[in-house]
Amino acid sequence: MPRENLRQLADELRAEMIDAVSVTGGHLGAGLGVVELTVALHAVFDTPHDRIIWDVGHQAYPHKILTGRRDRMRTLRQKDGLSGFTRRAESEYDPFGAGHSSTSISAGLGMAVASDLMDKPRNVVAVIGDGAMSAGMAYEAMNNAGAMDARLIVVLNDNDMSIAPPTGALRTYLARLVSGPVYRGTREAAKTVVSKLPKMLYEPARKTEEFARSFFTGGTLFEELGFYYIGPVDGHDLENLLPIFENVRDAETGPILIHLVTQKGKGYAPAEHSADKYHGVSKFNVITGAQAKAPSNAPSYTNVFAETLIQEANDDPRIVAVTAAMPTGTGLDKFAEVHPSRIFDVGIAEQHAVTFAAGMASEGMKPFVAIYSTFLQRAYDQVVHDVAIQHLPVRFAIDRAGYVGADGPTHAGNYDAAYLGAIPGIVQMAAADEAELRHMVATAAAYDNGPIAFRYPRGEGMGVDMPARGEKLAIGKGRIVRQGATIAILSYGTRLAEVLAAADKLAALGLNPTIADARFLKPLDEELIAKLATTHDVLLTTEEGSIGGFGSHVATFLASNGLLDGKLRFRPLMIPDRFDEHASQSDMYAAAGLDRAGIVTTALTTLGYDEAAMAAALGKTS
Ligand SMILES: Cc1ncc(C[n+]2csc(CCOP(=O)(O)OP(=O)(O)O)c2C)c(N)n1
Ligand SMILES: CC(=O)[C@@H](O)[C@H](O)COP(=O)(O)O
Ligand SMILES: [Mg+2]
Repeated sequence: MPRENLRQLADELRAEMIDAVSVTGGHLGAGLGVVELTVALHAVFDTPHDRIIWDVGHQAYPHKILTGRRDRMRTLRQKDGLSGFTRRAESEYDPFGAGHSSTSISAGLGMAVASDLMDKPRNVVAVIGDGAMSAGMAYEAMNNAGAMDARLIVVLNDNDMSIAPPTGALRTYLARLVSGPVYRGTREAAKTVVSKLPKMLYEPARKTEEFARSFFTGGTLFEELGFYYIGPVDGHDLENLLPIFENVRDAETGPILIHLVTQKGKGYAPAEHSADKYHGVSKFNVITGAQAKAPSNAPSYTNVFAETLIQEANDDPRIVAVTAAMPTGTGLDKFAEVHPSRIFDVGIAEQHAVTFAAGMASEGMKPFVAIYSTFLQRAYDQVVHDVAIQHLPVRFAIDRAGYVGADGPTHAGNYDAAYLGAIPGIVQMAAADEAELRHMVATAAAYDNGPIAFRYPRGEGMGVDMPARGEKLAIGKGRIVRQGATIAILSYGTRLAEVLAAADKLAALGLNPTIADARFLKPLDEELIAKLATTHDVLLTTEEGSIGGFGSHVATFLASNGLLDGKLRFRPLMIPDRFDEHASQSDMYAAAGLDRAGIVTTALTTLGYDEAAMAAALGKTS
């Protein structure tokens, strides 16, 4: 496409993306900030032979539109629709999947080395944001790339935003670069970057004085890691982007880092003027930018957590809160308003967040690490090695537990019960509703005898009556919610609402199930479980977790204590051992057999009903 048309293409691409996301919701701000970058990359590089890797992948909507998926953009993040991130299975233009941040340089280096070893010359470009650049994994990759002198191009997309404003010394460093002479200078200064590039890149001794002089913009951090540093350059200026990418494309050099300065939300006023730059949006009115608000009949679990932690912190100065770049998502932005000196946003650095909290706990503080289940996966060794072995009282407020819906398999919070449950000495709780969550925050605040974790899902509560303050729960004790006979259903987490609805259905069939809320995975309420097992014919467990979680622990207890040797029929209901594609949370639980219909079916099947008997029985009650 002639260069003069690329500007028009960028304008049309931006408009198309705004229109599509206004219909679907999703990540908007990041994609708006990389429209020109996306156009320039695809104009200069021979994709898909040349690889472009988008870090996190939430900014890849323009990339998707340009690579044959424009007609499907309005299926974004919906059942059977496009993923909200890059997916190998979705397109040959997506060489690597994403969703979690800071993986692009590692993956890109792997592709560059493979390309060399397989004698398949190609360019590999990793596009990584300033937020994602705050994660240790990015430095592990650059450290390795620099030493290998690999043929890798890293584009640092610096918009001075993470989800919230970025934190840490890197932000200050990048800001200094951007306020330096090259970027703040005249266009001539920018042209210097372009005109001298060929010589600099072909100069065998790249540390020549000339290079240092003409490009000494302070990119020292990256240069010392073995990268050519180019920039900072206006990431919306196609006139400069195109020749820079062409020069870099054709240069035979070691790893290169191109520092682009962009604006998150660029080109859409409501996003540009919003504090979060419309990072994640629901459906919205394109004209006004007003986002659709789903009618809420109950507070969100996140807000209940934040409000309760503020209550507890008001009474206990030792309580502090830690987030890994997710202050709004975890509700800690509200905590920060009340206790600004006791909140720590460490950037996208989950490993550091956990061991930082462990350090505070070792000195007598009460740290709450508020973190999505899926992102806690990044810090598993820190939980084992720095917290549990030392038995330090770190509190883990695990948000987005279970299916998260539109973000799909990369963000599923399905595994924390299993991966924490394997670690000795950690108390694990799951809230059945928002009132229980308030009690669990209070329980965690009071518990100083080692690590304690409580999990709760994305979304709104059940609309139950809320206690003014949380009460300390007896550690390791569950509760009977409905006394019956024959069938017992032991629920861990918010499936309890579906279990109670299933109980009503079973009661209409003349069955009178006992329902219990386990509250604790560790320590299990062994007395309660043994009682249910010895006084009922059927015992089911339900949970928002995978194999290895609550049901597996109950099965182990039952089997180890001979409670499966007699007449008891035990069935653990859990998230199936597979990756589930994005859909609505309710659709995903229904497909997993964890909604009321699935629970009823399992109960009747376990009682011996065949399909005909079940249809007859259920037919009578419908
Ligand atoms: C390991 C991990 N932690 C947290 C997140 C949540 N998250 C998604 S995007 C984002 C901010 C990314 O900032 P940046 O890389 O600068 O991209 P931008 O949105 O500014 O384009 C965060 C923290 C994540 N995806 N992965
Ligand atoms: C891209 C990313 O990882 C985050 O933006 C995540 O999608 C936020 O999830 P919630 O919408 O559940 O806060
Ligand atoms: Mg950013």
